[in-house]
Amino acid sequence: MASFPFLLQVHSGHNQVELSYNGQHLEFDAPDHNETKQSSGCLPCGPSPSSTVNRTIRTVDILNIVLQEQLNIAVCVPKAGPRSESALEVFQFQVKDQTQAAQWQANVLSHVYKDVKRSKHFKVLVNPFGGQGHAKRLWEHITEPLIKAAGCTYDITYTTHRYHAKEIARDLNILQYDAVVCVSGDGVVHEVINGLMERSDAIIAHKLPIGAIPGGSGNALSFSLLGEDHGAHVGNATLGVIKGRAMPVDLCSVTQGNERFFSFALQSFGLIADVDLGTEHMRWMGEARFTVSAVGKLLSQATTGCELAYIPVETSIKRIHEQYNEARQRPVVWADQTQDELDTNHTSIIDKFGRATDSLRQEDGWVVENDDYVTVVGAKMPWISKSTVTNPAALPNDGCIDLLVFSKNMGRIAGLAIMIGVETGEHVFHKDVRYMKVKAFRVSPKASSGFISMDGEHTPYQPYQVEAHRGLISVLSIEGRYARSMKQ
Ligand SMILES: Nc1ncnc2c1ncn2[C@@H]1O[C@H](COP(=O)(O)OP(=O)(O)OP(=O)(O)O)[C@@H](O)[C@H]1O
Repeated sequence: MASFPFLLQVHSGHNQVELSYNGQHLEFDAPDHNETKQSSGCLPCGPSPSSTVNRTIRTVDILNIVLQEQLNIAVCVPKAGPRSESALEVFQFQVKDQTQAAQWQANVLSHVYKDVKRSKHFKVLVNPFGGQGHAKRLWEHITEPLIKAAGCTYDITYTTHRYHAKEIARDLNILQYDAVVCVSGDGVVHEVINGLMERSDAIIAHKLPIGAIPGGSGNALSFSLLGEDHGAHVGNATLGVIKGRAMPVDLCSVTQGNERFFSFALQSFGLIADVDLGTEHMRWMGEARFTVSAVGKLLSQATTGCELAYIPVETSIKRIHEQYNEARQRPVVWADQTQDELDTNHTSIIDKFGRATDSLRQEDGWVVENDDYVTVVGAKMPWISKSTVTNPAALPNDGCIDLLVFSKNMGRIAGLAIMIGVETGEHVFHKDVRYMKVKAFRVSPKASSGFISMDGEHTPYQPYQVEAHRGLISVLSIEGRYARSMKQ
């Protein structure tokens, strides 16, 4: 292997340009097209601008280098600021020596994709009705061009009805694909996971990574991967799918009556479920529907009664915060470097703590309470939507569920302070909030009707029990961890 920097002399119009790749960045001087009002890249012909600008492109942003008659370098250009989108830019150069150029291309690409599979093949699912109905446009204008430019291929299906994504995942020829990419909200991801887990070959199928492109209202997975500023950025999310590796993520099994299904993000009861599911008529508002509804509910001091049982792992928020910081210091472990419980000794997933219909076994260490609550939220993801960091200490694969409990006695002022805290995750330090790491929990509602939400999906209003299973699914991620959701 040649040593850094990898250098190549090329031309852009009449200008000689040196391409220099040092393992971290690709650098070159590009004609300043602002001067000639040309839109993008180094165009091969036309009047060359007299001045140049230095372009420095991070390794992660290089999608592909194609050598035909010219050298085309496709880049996902990050845009500054929370509002702007990353976008595709292709730089074109004329090469003097095809052999040298081919060697340079091979050297750079083998480094750019040294840990990540190149030219992935995706099953893409687009929910045209997710969120405010923009998923199709986002796919066509942002994701598809980036995926094509990166040399990836795909089969696409636009979902036509509820459970369509689940049906597809159940029947998918999984060996054909490197990942299922959902251009949707969390509901479609939930369906895909449940479809994969229902298969007779779930022991293999559960390993198929999921890619998340934010096309829904909440987009918990995308915000948790990319953080507050970038969670809604379709370009960044697409880069994560192209350049991401499979990060192991715990999966929760949920039992309810005779049913058993899986939840990857959150299980909510009380206010958060009401806000999620009781605001369908406000869908036109986008994410604002959650805030508007939550403020109304807090002001009316609505509570919901249930028996809440949980098996605690850690109940001190101070200790949980310390453990969160410790976990972030540890090196990332990818799915192909670790074993999950299906790999080791099982052919099926066994719920160690029983089902929602079983009596609680004392030896499991259950703590049981009976009360009225504002909300009870179990989660494996820190964000549930933009500016809503309900469970900020949630980690992808610590084997625990983060349980958030708002007590009934918080007044309106405390309620609003907590609500403001939820925007950044600071609410967990409020005295009226309890936050725990648990192995399992059970909610048995007292009323006969209300909302229970599993990953944003409507679930019967009956007792449910949730248990975490370590690293059972995987999600494409560049960082290999969720975005930082708690301050140090
Ligand atoms: N063509 C369709 N018509 C009606 N419903 C659909 C269609 N395609 C998918 N669905 C259903 O839409 C529901 C919500 O989808 P999705 O999660 O993509 O969006 P969202 O609810 O707006 O976002 P989020 O879950 O992040 O809040 C899912 O239950 C899915 O089954």
